[in-house]
Amino acid sequence: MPPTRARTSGPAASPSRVRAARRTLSNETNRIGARRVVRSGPAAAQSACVAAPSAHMHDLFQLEKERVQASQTRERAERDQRNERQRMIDEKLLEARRTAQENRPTALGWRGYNDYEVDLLRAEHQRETEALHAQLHAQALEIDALRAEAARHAQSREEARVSDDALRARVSELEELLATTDTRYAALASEASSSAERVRDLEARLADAEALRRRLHNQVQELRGNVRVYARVRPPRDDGTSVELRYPDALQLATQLEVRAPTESAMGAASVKTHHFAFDHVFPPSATQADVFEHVSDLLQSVLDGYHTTIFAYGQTGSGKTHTLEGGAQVDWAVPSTWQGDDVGLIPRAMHLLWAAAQAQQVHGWAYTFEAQMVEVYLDQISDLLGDHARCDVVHTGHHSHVEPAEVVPLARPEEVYQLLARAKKRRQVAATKMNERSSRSHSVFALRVRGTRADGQTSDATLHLVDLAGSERLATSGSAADPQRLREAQSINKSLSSLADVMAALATHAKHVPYRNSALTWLLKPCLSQGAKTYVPTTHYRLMLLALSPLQAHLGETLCSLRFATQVHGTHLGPARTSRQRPS
Ligand SMILES: Nc1ncnc2c1ncn2[C@@H]1O[C@H](COP(=O)(O)OP(=O)(O)OP(=O)(O)O)[C@@H](O)[C@H]1O
Repeated sequence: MPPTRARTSGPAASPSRVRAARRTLSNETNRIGARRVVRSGPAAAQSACVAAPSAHMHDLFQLEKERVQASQTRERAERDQRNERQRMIDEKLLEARRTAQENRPTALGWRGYNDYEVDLLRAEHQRETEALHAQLHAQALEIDALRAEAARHAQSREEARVSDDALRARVSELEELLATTDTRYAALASEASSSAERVRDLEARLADAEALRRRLHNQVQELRGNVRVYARVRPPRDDGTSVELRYPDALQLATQLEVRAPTESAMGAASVKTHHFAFDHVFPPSATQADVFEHVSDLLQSVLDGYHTTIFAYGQTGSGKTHTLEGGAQVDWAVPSTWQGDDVGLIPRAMHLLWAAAQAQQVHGWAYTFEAQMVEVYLDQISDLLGDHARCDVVHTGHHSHVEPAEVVPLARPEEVYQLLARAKKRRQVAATKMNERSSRSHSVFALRVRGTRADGQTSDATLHLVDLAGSERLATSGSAADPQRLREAQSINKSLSSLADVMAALATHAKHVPYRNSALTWLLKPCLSQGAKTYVPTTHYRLMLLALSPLQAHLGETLCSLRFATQVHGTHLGPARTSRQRPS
């Protein structure tokens, strides 16, 4: 029995161990039996099955022994294989070392090359790294800039919001204001409509008043006589004794002048005779340029109203005609700084006055243009003082006279008249005489044509003539007789002045024939002198003679002649004044 055998075959074993040994044994038996059958065939197998138990055990040991041996053999073979593999690996290792030893120089070369490559790669890597850093830095900056921009935008948005709020507030304020304004506007509109009514009424009254003013102005001029005479005595100079001149009504009307002149009776007795003269105004030597202008300015206003106005300066050489008309010794038209002084005469003052009056008339709807001509009459020949035309002719058209082809200069500003005076002065024939070293040897005529138009179709067209007559003189005292040229000049001047006197006399006596053609001067001044002649449309002509007088004893004879001529002129009545203003038909 297997359990007994187990107990007897060795030290006492645990039941579990016995069961395991039996199983092992059974398995081994089956295995060995199977081998034997395979090795010995069916007969051997049969005998094995029937073998005794001891033999069997022996076989088992034998089998076990074989098995162990086989296993050892197997392990040995495996060990050998391993050793063989180890040996082969060692050989290969040896071989590889040998090869590596042989290839060492090449490897070293490769290593150098590789190091070089590595360096290149490192450098490139470095560059790339730096480029990336730079890019990174740039992007960082860009980000910063964008952030700043975003911050700015945010701030602007905030500001815009604030300003938007303010604007909204302002809009609502304005809306309120608009509403108030609308209400006020409605009130004002109704007020305006009643005001417009009042304005129309006032305008009508103003127009009536303006017409009345003109009518009255004209009547005043009429009452004063349409050939007015102002006498002006210039201050005495150091170079001679003065005649005794008296001004009896100087503090009242200032119209009288008395000349106390020594005389001899038929019996040879010396005495002093007082000559009395009366004119529209007498200016003593103390009178200034402004005083004279003040008395002339009302006539000048008439030019804008369409009244032709002529101012003659008459008197002997050196008596102050040019001084009164253009200006005194302080004034030099080539030097602008002298243009504004007190010494400035009538022509520039008249230009400024008319200009200002024309501006003032704009409220009545008038617009005026100014153009000037300046000519001289020298040796009975008319020549241009503003251009190069030495020989000019007078052309009478309607109630105007033109000198052709003398230059006509439009004036855009009153100051432009200074340049004209400077131009004219250069051209004037000036020669030295004993009496006045600046004595002018020709008559000069400054003509300012003033044309006005009004929106309603009214027009006005009048000319202001300012005539500086050459000085009358006695041939014996002036020294002209010794010089043929001077003699011709003096004769021509005296002839033209006596022609002027003849024309005045003919007009005063209403003579049928008025000798205008006797001299170029009277022919030129015909429209200024004549009144109501059949060949003319009668228009207003205001004439003023400025009689310049020298107070010197040496000039007494000339002074008395001039005073008598002026008296004759003063008595001349040339008929009523009429305006050239035309109303639209
Ligand atoms: N009222 C005055 N006050 C001061 N000086 C005057 C006055 N009148 C004339 N004179 C001076 O007398 C001089 C002669 O005057 P002006 O040249 O005006 O005379 P005139 O009459 O024009 O002479 P002519 O006929 O020869 O041209 C000038 O030096 C001028 O300045």
